Amino acid sequence: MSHAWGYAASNGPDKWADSFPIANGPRQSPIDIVPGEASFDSKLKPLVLKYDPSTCQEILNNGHSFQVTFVDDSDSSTLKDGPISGTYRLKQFHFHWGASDDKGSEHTVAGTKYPAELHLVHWNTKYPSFGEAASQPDGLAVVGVFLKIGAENANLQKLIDAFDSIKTKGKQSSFANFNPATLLPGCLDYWTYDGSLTTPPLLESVTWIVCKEPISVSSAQMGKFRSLLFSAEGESECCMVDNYRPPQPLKGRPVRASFK
Ligand SMILES: CCc1cc2c(cc1OS(N)(=O)=O)CC[C@@H]1[C@@H]2CC[C@]2(C)[C@@H](O)CC[C@@H]12
Ligand SMILES: [Zn+2]
Repeated sequence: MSHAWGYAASNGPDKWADSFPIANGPRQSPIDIVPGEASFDSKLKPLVLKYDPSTCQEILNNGHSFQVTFVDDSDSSTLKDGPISGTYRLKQFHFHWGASDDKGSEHTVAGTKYPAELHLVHWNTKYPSFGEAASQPDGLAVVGVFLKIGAENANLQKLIDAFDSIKTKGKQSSFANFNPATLLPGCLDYWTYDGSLTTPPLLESVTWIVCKEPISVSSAQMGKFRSLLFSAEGESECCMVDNYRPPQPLKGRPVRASFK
């Protein structure tokens, strides 16, 4: 790819295979989740998420999304049980969203797109670091949460209130004492399957854990997401919208459900 990857026609998902051939690999993400084809697995445990707000560090615009990063030098904020074994540490969370409320999620449910999707990213502490874990087949576990248009979400508003300081690519600001647990739905029923990063380098190192129940976001709040920019300060402005990869072929992978 002659220029950096992105989401435009010239460098978007249909072009990623040019520089990242794994884009056509056997365990790519996201996927369309078809509830009737998922198999209930009674051996799947409930998710155990333990988040310490004091590990929240900063919020930044990385040019593809905005992300909130956490101090991950101890087991203060972790994911355990569910479909995984061992302890995975929270590293960051970020979102994907559309240019309008009718699209934006990466995973879809029986073809239904949500306006946005939250990814809570955790790495397996059997490996020495996040970067090392990201190259291992059991290295990462991402909890996906759908956003559905409804009531204003006061917890998302805390993120939105920081957007003025991270409008353009590369901007970051300190962001303290945010509890990511406030972004989880009340019910933690989930689907799980083996997949990949949904952006280049598309590494096939992610155990995906997608929550069945969405959280709410207001249409006005989604409008604020769309006020962020892909572009850096001084560049011609390009609104940060449609930063989602469409569903990829399942290629025979099982999708399991933690619920009947
Ligand atoms: C799973 C969340 C995640 C991690 C990473 C990316 C993208 C990610 O979002 S997603 N949507 O969950 O797949 C793209 C950059 C990747 C990073 C994992 C770690 C790296 C591969 C670094 O080693 C170098 C580039 C990094
Ligand atoms: Zn993501």
